[in-house]
Amino acid sequence: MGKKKKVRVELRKNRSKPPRDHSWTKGFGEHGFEELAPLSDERVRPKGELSRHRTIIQEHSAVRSAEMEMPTVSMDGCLHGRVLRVHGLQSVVQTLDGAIYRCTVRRLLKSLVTDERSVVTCGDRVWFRPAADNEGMIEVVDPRHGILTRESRRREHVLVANVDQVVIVLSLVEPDLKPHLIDRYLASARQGSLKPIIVLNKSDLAETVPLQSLIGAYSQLGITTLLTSAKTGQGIERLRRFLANRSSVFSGQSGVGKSSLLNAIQDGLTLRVSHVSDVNQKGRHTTTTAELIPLQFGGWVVDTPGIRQMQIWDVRPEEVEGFFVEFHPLVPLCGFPDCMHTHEENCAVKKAVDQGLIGSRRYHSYIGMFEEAKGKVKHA
Ligand SMILES: Nc1nc2c(ncn2[C@@H]2O[C@H](COP(=O)(O)OP(=O)(O)OP(=O)(O)O)[C@@H](O)[C@H]2O)c(=O)[nH]1
Ligand SMILES: [Zn+2]
Repeated sequence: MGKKKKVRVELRKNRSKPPRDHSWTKGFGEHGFEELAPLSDERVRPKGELSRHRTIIQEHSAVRSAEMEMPTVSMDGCLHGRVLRVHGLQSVVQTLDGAIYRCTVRRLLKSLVTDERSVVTCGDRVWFRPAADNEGMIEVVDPRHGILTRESRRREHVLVANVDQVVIVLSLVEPDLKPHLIDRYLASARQGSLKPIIVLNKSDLAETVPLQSLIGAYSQLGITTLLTSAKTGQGIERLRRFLANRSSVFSGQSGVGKSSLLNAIQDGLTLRVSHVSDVNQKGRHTTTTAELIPLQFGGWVVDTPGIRQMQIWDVRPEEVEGFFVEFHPLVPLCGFPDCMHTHEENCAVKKAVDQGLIGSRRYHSYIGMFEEAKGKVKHA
């Protein structure tokens, strides 16, 4: 009897909700979040959409050219470059050979993108038509990958594009290490398709032996975890190696040592950062201007006070399991197809926690994030 009842409940549940798509629940690769398929959520900007600029402008201009005898966008004579920062209507673009151009954006390109604020953003790779006095006109924005976004007036504002990784900085003390924060940062990294690197700073101020299990747990998930001290230089050389030839953004609570680490990595970097803040203050207070800063040993770091904290975490409860990679192989084995791994019987995830196969600290992080997401849905 009991069994029959259960089956019926299950069927009803199945009818009311579409079956869950587990196809994106791919494992971590050697480098952590290697397989970063976009979440099946329309609020997470699908990757395809990022490449629309280029296609749209060319298709659109072809249509317009037929109707209005406008020429199609020709890339002849255009240069390729990377947007270092955007100030109002001007983008500062650097070409491969290091030349700097101040560019405006072609009007047609602007009119085709609904969120005009993100038509060109820091980190974009663009094709622009150079003019006299190192000025230029941006014609095409290349498809974007790894992005950092912020919600602004219910619209997604892309703060930085084409970053590969986020360096999640925590300190062992002052402020104290909060392990549950790591899992939130990791979730945000995954949302933005960024590879995470965990940096535990101020190793000179605390005993590090007790941290080995924490470091081991994240290493097992394929996430690089470094112990550093901006003061003694411990771990700085390793951090440099992870930053080399990649675009990285530093993230973490105030006071954990992000600026100090950046300064230890490369002399003069912090000076540059504070200079950028000065410019911002003179400009618009409301705009958070991110800047791409070249590293002497190759690669870039992005820094701006506005994006040092990871973006507001906004997910539906059923998406939270996706951030816990060690759950992925078990989720299809749960008794109910829409098991939330909280109170349900025959939950493969909970069983794995009982057997010590999944760390209970991670499981509690999951529950915390799940409950928070549920609370948000209720209050929405
Ligand atoms: N002992 C020790 N102190 C450090 C270390 N790293 C940073 N500090 C100190 O921690 C304080 C905060 O460092 P910052 O580099 O300003 O921290 P931040 O993360 O950039 O802070 P915000 O700019 O507020 O986001 C400073 O007094 C630093 O001297 C470290 O590895 N060891
Ligand atoms: Zn379950």
